[in-house]
Amino acid sequence: MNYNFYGVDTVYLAKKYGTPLYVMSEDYIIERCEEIKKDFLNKYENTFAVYAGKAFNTKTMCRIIAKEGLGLDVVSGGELFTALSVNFPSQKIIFHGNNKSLDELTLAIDNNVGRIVVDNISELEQIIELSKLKSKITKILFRITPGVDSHTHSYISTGDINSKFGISLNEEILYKAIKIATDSEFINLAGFHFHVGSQLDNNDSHLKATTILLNTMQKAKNDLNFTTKELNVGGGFGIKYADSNNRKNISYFTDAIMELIKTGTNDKNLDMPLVIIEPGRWIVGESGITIYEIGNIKNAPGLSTYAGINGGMPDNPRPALYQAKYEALIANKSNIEKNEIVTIAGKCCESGDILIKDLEVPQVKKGDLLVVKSTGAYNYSMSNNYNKLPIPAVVMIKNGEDRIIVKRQSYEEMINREI
Ligand SMILES: Cc1ncc(COP(=O)(O)O)c(C=O)c1O
Ligand SMILES: N[C@@H](CCCC[NH3+])C(=O)O
Repeated sequence: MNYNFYGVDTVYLAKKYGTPLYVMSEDYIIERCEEIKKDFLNKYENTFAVYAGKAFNTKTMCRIIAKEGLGLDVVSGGELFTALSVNFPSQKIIFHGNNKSLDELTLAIDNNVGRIVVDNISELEQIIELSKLKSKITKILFRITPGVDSHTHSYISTGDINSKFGISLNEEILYKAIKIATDSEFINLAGFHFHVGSQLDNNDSHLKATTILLNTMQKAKNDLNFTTKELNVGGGFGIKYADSNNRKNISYFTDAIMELIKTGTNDKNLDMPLVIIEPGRWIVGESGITIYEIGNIKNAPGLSTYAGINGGMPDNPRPALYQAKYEALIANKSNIEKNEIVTIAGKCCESGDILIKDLEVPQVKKGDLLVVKSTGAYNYSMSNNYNKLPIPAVVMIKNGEDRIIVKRQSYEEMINREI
């Protein structure tokens, strides 16, 4: 029996579009957006949810998010340009990044993005200058380094005290930033943002960081008479991979955060701010699979059996970068007993290009199709042309129907920028 993904036979998809192939379910993405609306946006007043596009940002994805009514987090001119190209409502865009260029800030301000998250004082000064030049008032949030460790891979932990992201909680630095912003007639400092890390399966670090920010809000009010109107608690909510628990409902994170902010602001006599969340992976991660074809198989007595696939670290750098663990199966043998252990090897000239170590499979042979699960986030968006492998196509499934949303890159497209 063939493996069926959201009503579509994956073997049929592989034949129709070729492999490697990213396949995503729009039904799944919409389900997550609806869950956010029901259990966060409609449940609590004065809330806003943005999808963190770094997980998967394409024109189609921007259209889906716009249709669902969520906002969008972008982190570069390229992501912003993609959103603007499909008329994503710019007021619902939040622009992040620790080193935005002048061109990127100009693009954002010219297009009236809703909020720019300011990462440091030198960026603040640049935004003031630009806003003055354009005679515009720019709404900003300060990204704060809350000094909280999160239980995730160090490369995707972002809230610790020595992080490259954000303005330090050191009073001298933060107060200086607040004063510069509030003194400027071209800036509307709405509040604060933190993002503690990614692929978190519990709410500990969000709650710790929220508690820290509530104290900051109180001190800023007492010492500088600054009222925090917005608090953006970031994203980072985890999903199911081979080595992690099942994805938790959004309310597991948001109910606890909202409760803490409500009681905290009440106890401290602060106004309840607009609360913003920014999930990326949680919305798209499990919506995606990748289909590969198995090629050569290397066997040696007493040693690993390697099954080579026609992709690898260029289409999914996560195992090599973060030792990420994926679940996978053989699409054309999905109901056959598993009696073999193979290691799935990518095709790059790197010993580290191993997608999955010791995967239990039915007996595999050349031409079988491998489906790797939970590849919707940070796969296509992190793909590259290492070893000059073309970037795979992306197919979207909705109501059992498949359509191409990103064409497969050709060799010509890969080299046509080269002189
Ligand atoms: C500022 C910010 N917001 C949101 C996200 C989204 O993260 P995730 O995909 O883990 O939800 C990230 C990335 O970790 C981020 O840096
Ligand atoms: N690229 C990382 C997530 C980065 C999150 C952005 N701050 C991953 O694949 O897990």
